[in-house]
Amino acid sequence: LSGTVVTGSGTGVLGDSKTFKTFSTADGYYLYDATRGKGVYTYDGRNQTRIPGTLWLDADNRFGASYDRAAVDAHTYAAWTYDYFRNVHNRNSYDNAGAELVSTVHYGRSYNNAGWTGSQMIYGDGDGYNFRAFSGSLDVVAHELTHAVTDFSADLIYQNESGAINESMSDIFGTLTEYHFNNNPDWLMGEDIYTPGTPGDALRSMADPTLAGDPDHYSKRYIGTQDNGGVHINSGIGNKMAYLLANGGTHYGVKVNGIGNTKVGKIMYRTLTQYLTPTSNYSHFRASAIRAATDLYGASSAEVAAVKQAFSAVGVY
Ligand SMILES: CCC(=O)Oc1c(C)cccc1C(=O)O
Ligand SMILES: [Ca+2]
Ligand SMILES: [Zn+2]
Repeated sequence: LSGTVVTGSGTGVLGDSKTFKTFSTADGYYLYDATRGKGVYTYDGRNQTRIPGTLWLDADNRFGASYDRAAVDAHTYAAWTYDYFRNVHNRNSYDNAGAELVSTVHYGRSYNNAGWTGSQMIYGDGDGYNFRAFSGSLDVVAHELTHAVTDFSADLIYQNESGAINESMSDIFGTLTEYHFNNNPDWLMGEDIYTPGTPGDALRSMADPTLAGDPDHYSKRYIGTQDNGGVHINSGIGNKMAYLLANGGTHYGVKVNGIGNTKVGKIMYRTLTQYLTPTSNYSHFRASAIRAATDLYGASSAEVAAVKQAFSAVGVY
């Protein structure tokens, strides 16, 4: 593509205005951000399931149509998530070598899912009742991109306990990214796109996983074959741990002294990229997080003590 970097503007899924980098060419304006790594590219799936689809092209660099909204948010939030990993963790895209960030929106027909395919992000439009367009939630976009970071680091196998940790890491960095940009932050996942008609609910709660029927203690873990061995269920154990580690609290009689989001981010990033392996289970997650916190803050630090407390509070030793 030959052209120049310009700034486009448009409306997101929630009706909010935002600006983002686009590429001005003789054909018009592409949703291609040439300022981040090897580029952020947003495609139109045209409600088919062929990916990536068509690189998004707009005539006047104003993305105000309702059909544009999912693309505006996928493009903007992928850029924000790139910035979070770059500026906070010094990681240049998911491969730490500036890999292209590719998203396809309008994937499928009323598709109630989002995902990382192994090489790109895909976002359904939702059916309008259970879900709105999935890219409309920053925590969802950052969740999907964190799957890519995980695949290029610990590469946690996506089943059973390693899969639950994989899922929890995506929820953790989805939430930390939402707080980093102060984007109506909370410890809920997908609240912005879940059941548009019901305010206040979410896909999952990290503060209280039991609200979605997920375990908040290792003794209550799901042992079965559904959901790849409960990867979106047993993620509640790691999510509750992270919530307590950041905010503090007493859980099943165990007191945790909170250390704040920034330190949780540093410990979890080092745990994910230096110590976890494809077959790590929750016990190894505990040992890895203690090692990461020890590297960062010292063996006798309050941070290391808090990590031990947080894992003990969810019954992981
Ligand atoms: C919070 C984002 C999320 O959970 O996305 C998924 C959905 C909505 C369905 C199936 C899988 C995923 C995933 O990315 O794990
Ligand atoms: Ca959230
Ligand atoms: Zn996931």
